[in-house]
Amino acid sequence: MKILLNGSKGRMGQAVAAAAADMQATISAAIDAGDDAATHLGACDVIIDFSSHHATGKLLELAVTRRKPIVIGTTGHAADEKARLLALAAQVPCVWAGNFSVGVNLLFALTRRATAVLGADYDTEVIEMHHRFKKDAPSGTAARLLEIILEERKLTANALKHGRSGITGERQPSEVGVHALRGGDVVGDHTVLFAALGERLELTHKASDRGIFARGAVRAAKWVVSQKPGVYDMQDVLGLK
Ligand SMILES: NC(=O)C1=CN([C@@H]2O[C@H](COP(=O)(O)OP(=O)(O)OC[C@H]3O[C@@H](n4cnc5c(N)ncnc54)[C@H](OP(=O)(O)O)[C@@H]3O)[C@@H](O)[C@H]2O)C=CC1
Ligand SMILES: O=C(O)C1=N[C@H](C(=O)O)C[C@H](O)C1
Repeated sequence: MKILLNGSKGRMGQAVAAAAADMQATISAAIDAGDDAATHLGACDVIIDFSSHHATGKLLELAVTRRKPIVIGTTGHAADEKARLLALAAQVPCVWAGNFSVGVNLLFALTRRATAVLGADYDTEVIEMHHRFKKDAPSGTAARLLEIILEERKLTANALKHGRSGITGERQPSEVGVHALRGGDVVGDHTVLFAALGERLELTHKASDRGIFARGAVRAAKWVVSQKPGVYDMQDVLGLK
């Protein structure tokens, strides 16, 4: 399998190149900002993107025009931007995932179950921590965890409380707190906290090596090349649905 890798010089780009070498896949083109993806598309079977949210639209337009499957790991898209991009992505086989690790995809399922069982009696907060170089907040993984919690609780994005400051008043049961910590070289920690009077449940995932995301992305690329057009996530790839 031949991969066009966008964002190749970045932390994830380098991890994907290493994973591909271990997984019998070839990087046919390694590109970054300023390179023209169009000139390299003919030689690839699939595109993998870990770059910047600015890059996703152009890359997806090329994928659709040239009918190339694509794996998108880039995060940080605004909600309206993502809605527009998803319509484009649906025209080709596309795996779009804010996190490619097996453990986090299990965390998604556990969060759905815990939210359904515990409900509004348990104050729910999402806490994430990443390295000092990360450009977007909250993380794509936290955004997906929040989507799951809002879906299960039948709440809208108005329920989200990003950090707290000042005289906030007592916490309301409908609030879902979001806290993004940044520092050092933390690869990616996510906790979903459910707190009631008398007990507290915390679901935590800690990534310590970007290889888990990179191997997941290459696995997704191998899977997506034989799929029909449509937007899939890592749960589809892992057969968790
Ligand atoms: N889904 C998942 O499992 C994971 C997702 N991510 C996400 O992947 C993305 C990249 O993360 P990371 O590798 O740490 O970031 P880096 O900043 O280390 O790397 C990003 C790379 O993309 C390049 N780039 C920037 N803009 C463009 C553009 N317009 N076109 C092509 N290339 C561009 C950068 O080049 P330059 O430095 O010259 O700007 C750099 O080489 C982030 O959105 C992050 O959240 C990260 C880990 C796991
Ligand atoms: O930027 C990162 O590093 C990471 N980004 C992804 C995210 O935003 O959720 C996944 C992982 O946590 C690492």
